[in-house]
Amino acid sequence: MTTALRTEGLSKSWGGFVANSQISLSLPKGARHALIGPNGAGKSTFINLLTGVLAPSSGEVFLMGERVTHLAPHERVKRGMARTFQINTLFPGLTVLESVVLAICERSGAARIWHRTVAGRRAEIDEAWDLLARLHLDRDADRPTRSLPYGRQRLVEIALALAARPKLLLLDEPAAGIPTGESSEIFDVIAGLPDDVTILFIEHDMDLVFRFARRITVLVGGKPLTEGTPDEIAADPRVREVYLGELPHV
Ligand SMILES: Nc1ncnc2c1ncn2[C@@H]1O[C@H](COP(=O)(O)OP(=O)(O)OP(=O)(O)O)[C@@H](O)[C@H]1O
Repeated sequence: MTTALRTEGLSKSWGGFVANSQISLSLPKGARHALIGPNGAGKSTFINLLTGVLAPSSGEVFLMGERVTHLAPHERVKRGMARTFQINTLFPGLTVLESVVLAICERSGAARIWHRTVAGRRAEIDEAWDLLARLHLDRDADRPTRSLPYGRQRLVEIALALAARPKLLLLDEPAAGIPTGESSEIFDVIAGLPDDVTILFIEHDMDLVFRFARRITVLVGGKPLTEGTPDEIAADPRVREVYLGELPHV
C-alpha cells in the first residue's frame, strides 16, 4: 500500500524544552487520521514540522515516498501537501467564487495573468464551480467571503486548500469555534472527499474525532502515547486517564 505521509523520529526542541519527541507516524493513502492530545501536547508543532513552517531538530518527513524534510513550504505544496489557512488573512473582499478561481489559477500557473480578467478563465471557473458544489458552497458563490458565517468561511478555507489538488490535506482544528450543527457539516464534507486525498486532522471535539477518524494517534507531552482505531483508543485506560471522561464509552 502506498504511504502518503511518513515521519521518522521527528523531534523539535527550543532550548531545553522538547515540544515534539521522536514522532514516527505512517499514513497510508486515503487515511482519515486524527492527531489528538491535551493542550500543549505538541500537535500544532507537529503540523508545522510537516509543512516546513518549522525546521525539525532531528528526524525526517516523507511525502508520497519522497524525503521533503528540508524543502520550503511552497515546495511541499507543489508536491501535494496542503493545509488550511484562515480566510480572513487571504482574500476577504473577494467573492467565494473569485477566491477559489484565484487559488486554482495559482496552482495551474495562470496566477501571473489573473489580473487581466478572472472572468476570462473559463476552465478555472468550471473547476471552481465543481469544487464549490462538492463542498455545498455553490449557493454562496457570489457572496464576499467575509460576509459568510464563520462555519461557511471554514468550508471556503478547505475549498482553497483543495484547489491545490493535494495528495495530503492537513487540517488544524477545522471546526474550532463553530456551533455543533455547522461543525458536523464541515466533517460531513471532509468525510465525503475522495480517497485519493489523505487527511490528517487535529480536533479537540472528541465526538467529531471518534465519528470521522479511522485511526487516531494520541500525543502527550510531545510524545506519541499510542495509536489505534477509535475503538482501541476509546478502550485504552492510559488515554482515558488523559481525557478524564471525555471519550465515548465502548
Ligand atoms: N516558537 C516556540 N517557542 C517555544 N515554545 C513553543 C513555540 N511554539 C510552541 N511552543 C511550546 O510547545 C508546546 C507545544 O505547543 P503546540 O502549540 O504544538 O501544542 P498543541 O498540542 O497544538 O496545543 P493546543 O491544543 O493548545 O493548540 C507548548 O508548550 C508551547 O508553548
